[in-house]
Amino acid sequence: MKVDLKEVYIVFGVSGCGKTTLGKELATILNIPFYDADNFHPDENIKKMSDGIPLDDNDRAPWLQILADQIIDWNKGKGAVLACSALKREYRNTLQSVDHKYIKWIFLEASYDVILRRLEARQGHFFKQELLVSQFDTLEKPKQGICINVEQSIENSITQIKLELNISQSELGLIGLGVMGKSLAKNILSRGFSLSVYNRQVENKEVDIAKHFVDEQSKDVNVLGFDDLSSFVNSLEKPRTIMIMVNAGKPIDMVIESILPLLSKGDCLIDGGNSHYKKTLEREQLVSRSGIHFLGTGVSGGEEGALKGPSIMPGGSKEAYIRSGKFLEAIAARDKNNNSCCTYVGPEGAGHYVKMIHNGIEYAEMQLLSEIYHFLRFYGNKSPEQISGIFESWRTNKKDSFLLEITADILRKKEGKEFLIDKILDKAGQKGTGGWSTVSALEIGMPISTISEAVMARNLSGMKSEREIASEIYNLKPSTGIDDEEFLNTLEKAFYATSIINHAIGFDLISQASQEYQWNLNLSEIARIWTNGCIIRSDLMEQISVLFKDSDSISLLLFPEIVEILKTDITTLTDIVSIAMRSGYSLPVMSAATNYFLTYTSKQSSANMIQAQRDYFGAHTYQRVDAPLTQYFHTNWKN
Ligand SMILES: NC(=O)C1=CN([C@@H]2O[C@H](COP(=O)(O)OP(=O)(O)OC[C@H]3O[C@@H](n4cnc5c(N)ncnc54)[C@H](OP(=O)(O)O)[C@@H]3O)[C@@H](O)[C@H]2O)C=CC1
Ligand SMILES: O=C(CO)[C@H](O)[C@H](O)COP(=O)(O)O
Repeated sequence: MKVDLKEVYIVFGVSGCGKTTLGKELATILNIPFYDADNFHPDENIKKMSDGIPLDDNDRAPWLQILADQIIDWNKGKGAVLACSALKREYRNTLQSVDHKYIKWIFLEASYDVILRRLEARQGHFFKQELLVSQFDTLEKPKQGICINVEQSIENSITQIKLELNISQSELGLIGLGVMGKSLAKNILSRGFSLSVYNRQVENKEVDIAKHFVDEQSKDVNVLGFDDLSSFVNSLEKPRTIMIMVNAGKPIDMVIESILPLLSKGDCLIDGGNSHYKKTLEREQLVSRSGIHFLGTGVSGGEEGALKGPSIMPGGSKEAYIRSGKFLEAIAARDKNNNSCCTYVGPEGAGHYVKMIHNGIEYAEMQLLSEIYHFLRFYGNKSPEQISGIFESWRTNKKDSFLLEITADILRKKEGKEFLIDKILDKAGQKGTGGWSTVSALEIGMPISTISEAVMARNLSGMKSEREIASEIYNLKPSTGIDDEEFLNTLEKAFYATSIINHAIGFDLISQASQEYQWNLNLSEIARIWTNGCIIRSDLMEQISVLFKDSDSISLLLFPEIVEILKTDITTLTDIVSIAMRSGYSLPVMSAATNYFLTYTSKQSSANMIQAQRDYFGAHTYQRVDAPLTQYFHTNWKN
């Protein structure tokens, strides 16, 4: 059987030259074991040394032979880094026990004075100079191998070793091996990139995560694992590209703070978490002061998407994207024309903004499906399995979406004889992006009724114990009703109408933010990168990306193709909402969509009364329908 032979690196030089420190660092970066030659002395030598008797060459011979045998084993195993003084040529000849090409000699060179100063400083007292003199007397400087001047930093020494030995460095680094990080790392490796991964160590809880990850990967991938940030950084090709997949908020700031001093000008950090777009701008400004690029990047697709190809929304400087975007484009999902579902979104926090609205749309789509499930379950008296069947039929009716697919799946899942959905507490969690979308809409004065209503529905669901008390007190009895084919057709159309309105709301907000922040966002491209890989991928998204290609200066609701659908189907939505309300069921997102649409399409709204009221109590003035809009009026309402 052919054995895959590995290199053994021997770091040598006089006492105090830094063999152990440099050797350990090199071993960490190469992800191979480190050995200290002093740990291989035979018992007789150990005894002599502990009795203070110096070793002679006769004593050293068996020790060097033990090391030579070890080197043969390491060469056949994982390779190794050995720190050994190896001062004489003769000693080195003994250690050369395998083919020359597998032993890399790294000599640490220093003057007598430098080592003396180091040893004195290390020991905190005067060092026995005779010992050092004898080391320098014995030393026969090598004629071959690498020579490292120990007065330079460890980082520079490592760089020199890598360059001279042609040790390849990873093309990409990834920090954070949680749910998303692990899957993205596997994705990156599956595309043939070399990768270094880092995960923090949390004592007694999270240890050796990166090393375990490396051990779990197949041998043919090029991956190195680190729990030391500096070694991780040193293992990367310059200029470095580092993707950070840690929790949004404090953790990302902590990572940036600790990595920044280790980076060099021109390196690029990619924050792939769900960070707030305003914080992204601040972080970009902070790191750019050190000449570091920053890409605030939305990643969508959950664990599976990250593994197989997510939708990726990078924002930041164009220069940063030109440097590092190629990695993101390579690992992203593909659209139906085989183009990457990753595109440069825009400057500053534009990438994270777009991801935030993606999640806002996601919140409303999830709530929409949840309220329809609930309505069918209790008003329609249907089993989860029957509802799953209904959703499956909608999927084949050009209304397919990832969320519809997984909802149909969820409804079939059983635990024993019971449906798992019935066992899940009706209290929704959230990490913030839906709420942030709502805040952004408020800040720029946009209506995002479906999205904010979905956030409120989650908030209301969280008031579980109060809801239980209120339900006892009011004791309302929601009724059951008909669920014939016509009803189900109506519900399907109402579902689709709501989904269209929700998407229109989301894209309108993106469009408005683009103007507000001068980001020049391309709605068609955004829709295109959402056609695959992400959580809101759907048949509708495919259609939206085509529609916005013609024009993205009008709302989705004004495209003739959409008008044709909603003109007829809006009545299905109003019917369903009114049936539900009359029967005692809430449909937060469907009713928000109805209200939005009816207001959006009405020439005459109720806001004339609001203006009159404002003027009445606060002299806020109003404009008139029969006067130029530049004129404002105030009335003394009491007389
Ligand atoms: N899960 C999902 O479906 C999606 C998540 N996202 C976003 O991606 C990011 C990561 O999410 P996910 O992988 O799910 O999260 P996980 O909780 O699974 O993983 C978080 C990772 O961050 C690390 N971490 C946490 N705090 C720190 C810190 N202070 N310093 C260094 N590392 C830290 C964790 O390390 P340790 O293991 O030591 O705790 C872990 O590796 C988040 O911003 C999330 O919102 C985006 C799209 C989808
Ligand atoms: O970004 C995501 C999907 O696109 C994440 O799964 C996110 O966690 C979802 O948001 P929340 O946890 O608030 O429901």
